[in-house]
Formats: sequence, C-alpha cells, structure tokens
Amino acid sequence: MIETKNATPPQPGKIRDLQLTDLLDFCKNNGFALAVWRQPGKEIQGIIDTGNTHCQEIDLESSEPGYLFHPFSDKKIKHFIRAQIRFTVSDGTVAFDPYNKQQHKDMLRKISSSDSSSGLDKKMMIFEDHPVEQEKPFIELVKKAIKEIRQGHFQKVVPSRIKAIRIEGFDLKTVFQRLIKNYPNAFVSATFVPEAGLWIGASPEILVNTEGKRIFQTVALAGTQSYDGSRSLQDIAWTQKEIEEQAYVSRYIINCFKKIRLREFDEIGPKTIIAGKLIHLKTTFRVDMEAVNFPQLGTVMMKLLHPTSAVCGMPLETASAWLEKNEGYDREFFSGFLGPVNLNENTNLYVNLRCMKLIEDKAWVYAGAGVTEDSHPEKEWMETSIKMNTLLDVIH
Ligand SMILES: C=C(O[C@@H]1C=C(C(=O)O)C=C[C@H]1O)C(=O)O
Repeated sequence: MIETKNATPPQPGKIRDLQLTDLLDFCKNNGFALAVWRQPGKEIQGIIDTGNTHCQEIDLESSEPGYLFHPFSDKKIKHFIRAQIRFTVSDGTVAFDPYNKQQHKDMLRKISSSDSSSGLDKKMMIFEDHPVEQEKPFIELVKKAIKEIRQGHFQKVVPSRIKAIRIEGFDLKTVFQRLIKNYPNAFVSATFVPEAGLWIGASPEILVNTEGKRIFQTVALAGTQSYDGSRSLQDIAWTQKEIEEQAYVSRYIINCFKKIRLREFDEIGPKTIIAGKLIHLKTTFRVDMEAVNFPQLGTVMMKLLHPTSAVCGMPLETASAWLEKNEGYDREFFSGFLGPVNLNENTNLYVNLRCMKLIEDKAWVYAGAGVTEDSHPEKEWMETSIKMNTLLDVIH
C-alpha cells in the first residue's frame, strides 16, 4: 500500500502526507514543470520535470514518456514535460512511484525540507492584463463573422474571448477534486510550466488518442446546448445550425484522412454527449493502425488535425487569418492541446478547452463558440458564458 496513508500529521523534520497543493508549491519554488491529469474513468496521475521543457517537433511514436503542452498557435513555444518523476493522487494525497518505495521516501523528504518561501515567481513571465469582460465587443465580433460568412469569405469560424478575474485562497487540491467529481467524462488537468503559468481545465474533446500500436481515435465535437440533467439524451433535438456546425468538423477530419489516403476508418455518431451542464454532438472516428499498416498515424494526424474546425473554422487558413486579425487577444494555450504521451503505451491528447490560466491571485478564463451563417450573436455570447462556468463554478 501507499506509505503516505499512515503518515503522521505535519511535524518538523518528519515525513507527512503530501497534498497536491504542496507539490505545486514545491514545483513553483524550484522552477519545475508539473502535469497532473485524470482521464475519464482512470486514476489521477502526474509527472514532474526538473529541466527545460521547450520542445520542437514531436514524434509521438518514438517520444520518451511525458506530457505535451501545445499552444493554439504553431508559431509559439511548445512544451514537453518529461516523466522524470511520476506520481499518483488519491483523495488529494500524492504518492510517488508506488512501485518504488525508496523514490517515494526520497521525494517526500526533499519536498518537506524545501524552503517554500524561496521564490520561483521571479522566473514567471509578467503577463499583460486583459480588459474587463465586455458583452458588446464579443457580440460585435460575432456579427462581423456572420456578415463575412454571408459574403462567402468562409463557412464557419470560432471566435473566443477571455475573462480576467481575481481568486483569493486558490487551493489546487480542492479545485481538482471538484472538477473530477463534476466532470466525470472530461479530461481534467492541471499543467504548470514556470514561464506559462498554471493551466487548469476539464476538456470534453479528444484530439488524438492511440492505444498501443493498434488503435487510433479522434472526435468531431461541436454544437452546444445547456443541459440540466432532466431530459433523456434520446429526447434531445438539434437545430439545423448545430447539425451543420458539427458536420463541418467531421468533414474536416475526413479531409485529413483523405490527404493521407486513409480510407478504412469507423465513424460512430453523431451522438449527444454530456459535458457538465452542457451537451454536444460528437462523432468518433476509429482506425485500426495495424490493419491499415500506418504505425505513425498518431503523429501524422496530430499535425493535420490541429486546429480543427471545432476551435478555428472552415476553411482553416481563412478562418485562422480572420481570428488572428479580429479576435484581439492571444489565446496562448487555450484551444491548443495537451496530454500524456507514451505513458503506459498510450497517448491521450485533448483540446485545451473549458480551461483557465492562473498566476498568483489572477485568473483568466477562456471560451469560444462556433459561428455559422445561421448564428444568433446573443446566443453565442450566452454559450461562451456557460462554457466559462465549467471553471467558474468550481473556484468559488
Ligand atoms: C470552443 C469551445 O468549444 C468547442 C466549440 C463548440 C461549439 O461551438 O459548439 C463545442 C465544443 C467544442 O468543440 C470552448 O469550449 O471554448
């Protein structure tokens, strides 16, 4: 069994139970990178990297085990957190490599004796603040998008916005526990990179999943309605706008398969799925990599897929240029992707949605909404507000 369970309460010089929050402080104070995550139905896992996390191109199949943290823009710095130190978390308590008692003891000793006041914060980048959230500019942005879609410039675009808030007494352990409880179907994650801040999220959207050398999976997720749990999923009706919006994402994925001449894939859906207080339409695409003799499919598709039309638009280049010109802020890691690579033979990358960035007592929450020619600007505004509540509901 994990040793920390029977440990004595905090006493000077003694090893005590280590909470997720202590571990984050330890990493901040030492300038280490940390990733903690929970895939749906799985245990909480985490890793620490004590070195430089900048990375260039990544090859998923041959990569060492770690965790990829990729920004929305391909031009920005990408991070790969190597699995130098591994741990699991149960009831908020950390256990280092459960199979290696000595490593566990050594880590606890190091952390207990580390000086929590020695500041990493010096290492942190200073971020610009963002203007106080405003409904009008977002609605104007959506109106502009609709106008340009009607003029035939593109078919779909996903404008987003950022909301700055202050948080007092933030406790990672509590927030993480609430997220895993409230969002059982989400990829819940906390990613800390000294120069990027702490990012926390509960994403409903897989970008690339590979299981061993055999199974590849991705999804087309779009269309949003609020959901209070009272209706059966079979009774949910979707409008033409939502069906079309999700179909663009499916078409985009199929076009990526076409580019690499991949014809054999299973397509399941679209089905209605629950993501907290929201529901979406989801189509799952599955490929048997052995049957199609394509062992590098994970890496190839990761590069082709991102950014999908669930977070950017259709056609990609026009929508992306429009966002860069009109959105008015830097998405940083929002709508990028993140997740474990080659850990236990699997790679599980998710789109970084329903997320926030935290630096000291400041937080920034992000959300976007798919706009087509049939969009209603006020509804898209509401949709981004409900999406932001995924995080706002658990931090207060
Ligand atoms: C852009 C976001 O979500 C994406 C956009 C959706 C939509 O437009 O309906 C739905 C799910 C996600 O693919 C977000 O959560 O910020």
